[in-house]
Amino acid sequence: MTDLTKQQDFPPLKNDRILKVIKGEEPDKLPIWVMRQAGRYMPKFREFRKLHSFFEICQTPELACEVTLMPIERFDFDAAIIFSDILVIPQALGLEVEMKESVGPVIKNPVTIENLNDLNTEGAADRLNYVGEAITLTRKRLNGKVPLIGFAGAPWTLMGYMIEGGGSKTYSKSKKWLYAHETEAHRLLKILTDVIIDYLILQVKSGAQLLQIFESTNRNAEYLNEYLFDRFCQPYLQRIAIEVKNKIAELKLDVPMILFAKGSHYSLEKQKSLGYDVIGIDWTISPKTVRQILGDQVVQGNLDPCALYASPEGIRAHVDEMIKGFGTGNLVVNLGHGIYPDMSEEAVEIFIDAVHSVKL
Ligand SMILES: Cc1c2[nH]c(c1CCC(=O)O)Cc1[nH]c(c(CCC(=O)O)c1C)Cc1[nH]c(c(CCC(=O)O)c1C)Cc1[nH]c(c(C)c1CCC(=O)O)C2
Repeated sequence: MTDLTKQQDFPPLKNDRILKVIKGEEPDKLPIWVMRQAGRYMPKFREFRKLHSFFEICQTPELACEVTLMPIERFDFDAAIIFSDILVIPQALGLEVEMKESVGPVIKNPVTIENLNDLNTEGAADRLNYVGEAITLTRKRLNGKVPLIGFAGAPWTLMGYMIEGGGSKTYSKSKKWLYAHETEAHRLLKILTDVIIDYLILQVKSGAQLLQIFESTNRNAEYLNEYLFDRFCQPYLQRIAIEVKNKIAELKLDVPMILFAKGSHYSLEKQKSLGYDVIGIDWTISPKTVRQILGDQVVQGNLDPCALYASPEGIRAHVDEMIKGFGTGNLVVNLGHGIYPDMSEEAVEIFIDAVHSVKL
């Protein structure tokens, strides 16, 4: 498909605040974007969803582009994130995923020990070309306004959904593999890692200017622990960082990588050693503690998504408190997880203004 000439054809970037922070340079203002920024808290998105199903939007570059641009046109965000879902990889491997209203994703044919060999691994990343097309189109339409983030789910997170058949309260089915079927667990994690690497490179070649890896099945620390993280997350996350970065270097591009491993405070120090440029932080750890562990590592986060329910003065106070803890250097501001669907657009405006008003 695409080659690196695509990256050179795009309009020059006007807002490079995030990329500056990652390079260790000082931006004019603190950069901010929000996970799930193109989503149901926007009335315009809700109207759009009445006309199109979730995966129809993901699979139609023109529609995915339109939704990606919605929050960029409405708010003063410093990055766009391509509209898609982490579950497009399981789809490309042959699983049937449906997005059910007020339930979330449901997989009709979850992976079992018995059907593991049936996964359609051959050419899986090629079946995600439509995401590459959406990225190229969006990068053109953005016209250099802000950088475009591409993303993928991490191997363990995808494995969790693929075995559970959707979200889960305990993740006990997928964790069973980690204790009772270790060989098969590693086989599935390797299959996923191979596809994720190819898929991220496809996104880079198509025009993604940053990449984020979502390791968020362990959204509560209780799902995994250090023992399981070391065996079933760390090696695969590390391989992704190394191989994708090597390829990016070969392409003579500079595309930083963000790791967001939600609920994994116990592994923050290890995360720092995996080769990612930015470590995403959820809201359950204080910025001051993060700095004690990670020093001047570039971090992203970590306002509690619920802090946006506070009054305008409250939101500003929480932002100030967070930034006091992190310091103004080496910081990309975000929420500590995705924004909630019932959030008001006014709260988002105040959040952004509070961050952009910080004196550097
Ligand atoms: C676990 C996970 C998924 N998807 C994703 C994750 C990792 C981050 C996290 O932990 O939240 C990542 C994701 N999902 C979506 C994006 C788009 C980009 C963005 O704006 O951040 C991204 C980056 C769109 C989406 N993905 C989903 C929506 C809402 C569904 C809709 O519009 O009907 C959006 C905008 C649905 C989705 N998709 C997924 C779930 C569990 C749900 C249901 C929960 C919910 O409804 O909010 C799987």
